[in-house]
Amino acid sequence: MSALLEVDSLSVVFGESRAADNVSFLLDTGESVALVGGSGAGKSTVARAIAGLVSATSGRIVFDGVDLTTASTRAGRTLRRGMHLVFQDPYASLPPGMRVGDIVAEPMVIHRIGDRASRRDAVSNALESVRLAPAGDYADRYPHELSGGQRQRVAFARALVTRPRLLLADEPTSGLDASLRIEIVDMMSELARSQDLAVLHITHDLALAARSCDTVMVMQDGQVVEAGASTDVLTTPSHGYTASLVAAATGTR
Ligand SMILES: Nc1ncnc2c1ncn2[C@@H]1O[C@H](COP(=O)(O)OP(=O)(O)OP(=O)(O)O)[C@@H](O)[C@H]1O
Repeated sequence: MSALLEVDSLSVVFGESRAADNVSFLLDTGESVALVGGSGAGKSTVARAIAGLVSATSGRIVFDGVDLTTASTRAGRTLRRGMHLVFQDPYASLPPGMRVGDIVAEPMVIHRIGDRASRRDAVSNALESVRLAPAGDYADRYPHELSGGQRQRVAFARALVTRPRLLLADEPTSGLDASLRIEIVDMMSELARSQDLAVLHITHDLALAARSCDTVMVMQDGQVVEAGASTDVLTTPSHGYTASLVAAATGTR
């Protein structure tokens, strides 16, 4: 059987810059893959191309058996309802004037999914799946009444409410302190298993990536320079750039 997501020789060129250069990987349901690298490596560009926010210059992005780079706009939009992007900044991504329950329900409203009662149930389930429980304690609050970690959990609940099959999480833990970062990535790997989700986790932090994901891909200058099982990449990096990330992550530099 083919993988849920197949990225095959994806390149994204902006003017003179090859932001993503011949990137290939597979991601299946229940799996978490991390895309790790420094600033400007091209990580967000890969996620944005999958989400349809930037166009692929060449290559294929096959989701659920359909190549999104050649599908019609309408078919692409429908298929992309099966994926959701969580951005890095929970302060900026949650509308401050809306209550948590309405924020989480919004994707269902936008896509005209369900009626009032089924949306309320879906919001409760989504909040409880990210351990904001009981949901009734959180649904009526405003974002400023929550901690940073709770706000990021709301962003995940919002992403999960339409039951996507693929979660693209772009630096979801930046701005959070170390213990909260660990809490959020542990929650992501748990969600991947319990909700039958495929997760692409984008991060600068190799140690965090290895903790949360089965597979790690290291990007530099638009290219994947190393990919493998997280423990192998951490213990026996084969590329010099990965070795420098490992040294930074383990404090051995
Ligand atoms: N819309 C755009 N137009 C022009 N250049 C862009 C655009 N988006 C990204 N780039 C360039 O593509 C390269 C890769 O950027 P990208 O944001 O994908 O990197 P990143 O690895 O996610 O970095 P960061 O960790 O800092 O977010 C950078 O040189 C960036 O300036």
